[in-house]
Amino acid sequence: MGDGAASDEFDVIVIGGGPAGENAAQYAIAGSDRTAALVERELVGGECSYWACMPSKALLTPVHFLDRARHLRGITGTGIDLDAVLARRDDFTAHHADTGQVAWAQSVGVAVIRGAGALAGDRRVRVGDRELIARQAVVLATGSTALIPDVPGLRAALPWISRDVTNLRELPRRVLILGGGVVACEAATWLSAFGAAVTMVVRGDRLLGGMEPFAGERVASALAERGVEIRFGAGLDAVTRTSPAATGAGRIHGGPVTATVGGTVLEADELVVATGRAPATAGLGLATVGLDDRAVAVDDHLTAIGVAGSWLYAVGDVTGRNLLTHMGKYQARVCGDVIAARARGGPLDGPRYRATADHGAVPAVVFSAPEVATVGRTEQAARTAGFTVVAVELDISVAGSALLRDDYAGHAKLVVDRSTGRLLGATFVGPDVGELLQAATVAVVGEIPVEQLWHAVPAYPTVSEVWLRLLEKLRDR
Ligand SMILES: Cc1cc2nc3c(=O)[nH]c(=O)nc-3n(C[C@H](O)[C@H](O)[C@H](O)COP(=O)(O)OP(=O)(O)OC[C@H]3O[C@@H](n4cnc5c(N)ncnc54)[C@H](O)[C@@H]3O)c2cc1C
Ligand SMILES: NC(=O)c1ccc[n+]([C@@H]2O[C@H](COP(=O)([O-])OP(=O)(O)OC[C@H]3O[C@@H](n4cnc5c(N)ncnc54)[C@H](O)[C@@H]3O)[C@@H](O)[C@H]2O)c1
Repeated sequence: MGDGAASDEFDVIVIGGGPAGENAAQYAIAGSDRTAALVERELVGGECSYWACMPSKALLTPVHFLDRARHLRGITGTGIDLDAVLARRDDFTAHHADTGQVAWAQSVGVAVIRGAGALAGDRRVRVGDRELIARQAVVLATGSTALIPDVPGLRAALPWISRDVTNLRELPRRVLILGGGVVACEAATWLSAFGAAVTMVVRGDRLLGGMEPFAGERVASALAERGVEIRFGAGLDAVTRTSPAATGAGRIHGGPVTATVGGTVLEADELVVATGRAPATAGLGLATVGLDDRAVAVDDHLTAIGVAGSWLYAVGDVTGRNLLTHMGKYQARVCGDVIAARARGGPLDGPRYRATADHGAVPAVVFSAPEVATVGRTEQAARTAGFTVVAVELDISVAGSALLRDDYAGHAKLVVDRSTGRLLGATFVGPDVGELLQAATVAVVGEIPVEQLWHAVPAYPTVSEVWLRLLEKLRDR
């Protein structure tokens, strides 16, 4: 317990110590003598640090490096040492110890309270047999949990979820992945690179639905080249498994799995369910403040809608807004600033008090090979939102990309509002394109007309030169 953790009264109580909760607590009391408690039932740092972003990216980085090395003439002798990769991954997850995160919380004046928190009415939080009182605000930051669809035999088969696949300890020889979203695409990338035979069962007709169609198409063909079999338009009808066993995260959970997929019977050594997330609201006491167990709806001040008195807030995955660490942390910064401003009795009329980027300016990177980097609206989403758009797209073929690797292949697209000339969205697919994204995000958030972007000259020879090619194409339209 940190200093003050024994107290039962705080100015701000945050339930859930993931990236969003940590930032909300820190920002809400920064530079003041207000007090904050962070209530965490598992590990301070949350899903992202131990089970999601960090381990998955630690598994993918060697895959990207190996790919590049294999396609850069002059480099020899490269391969994956799986044990070393897993050991490095474990270093990135601090071997599931949160000592460092707890020390950080205490260093910024936030008391850490262990246990499951639940609302117990207006400004009250129950943790075990303790009842805490929040003088000013309660922030819900409990994140989300993996969804397991209702398929006969599926739960009984103890399938892997994202926590298992990121905390891989035993590599299954044959893996079935249910889903075609971000978790499925990233996991298929590292599992196949490590040598597993992977089959993806995708109910739609493409991967990464919701993004520009070329993104999913390019990732699908790259996965197919790695030997991944993708069954589109396929559903999981039933599952059976020999001797399911709760062997622990990342270990094979029993004997072979038999899955019926659209009338075909497939056998695998493990089944990974990657079918989305549900807000972690079970047991959170939302009914005590008149809310149901769905995602906690918030306004742009991150204040819970439907609860009087502006004392209840929510940030991160539990809001169902944008299930990304950087967006949860962004909401948390806004939320913390709002709490601090309300404590001072100050106005909330500056841009820092509204999470406007949640609408139409969300950046995201899928760390598959190739990577997919997106911000803002797709062409389809922009049209649906009522914009008249002009869109340009082309293959990324510039001096910078040719230098990056011998087989560089990529594609880029800009979506522009025809009436204002402002960038509404951008999508890049290719090696390392995640690093191209911030320029597009700045242009979208800054509402910079593309005429003005013409004067943002990309350095030669970098992959950013693709901006020049895209702008040249826009001038012709
Ligand atoms: C495999 C995978 C990879 C991902 N990779 C990325 C990525 O590369 N980049 C990215 O931006 N996003 C990524 N995400 C999404 C990212 O993990 C989430 O958006 C992020 O973790 C949400 O942060 P959060 O603080 O809202 O919730 P969480 O990180 O889920 O933290 C919530 C915390 O609340 C605690 N908690 C829950 N209920 C209670 C309770 N009642 N009492 C006390 N404590 C409670 C939990 O134990 C947890 O520690 C990934 C997700 C997955 C599944
Ligand atoms: N690099 C990153 O930033 C990163 C990486 C991983 C996850 N995440 C975040 O985590 C969240 C969860 O990722 P995810 O991949 O689990 O969700 P997702 O929403 O991206 O994909 C879910 C997939 O499962 C399919 N599906 C849903 N229900 C199904 C059912 N009943 N049967 C068959 N298929 C079904 C969907 O069609 C879709 O293909 C995402 O919102 C994502 O933003 C981010």
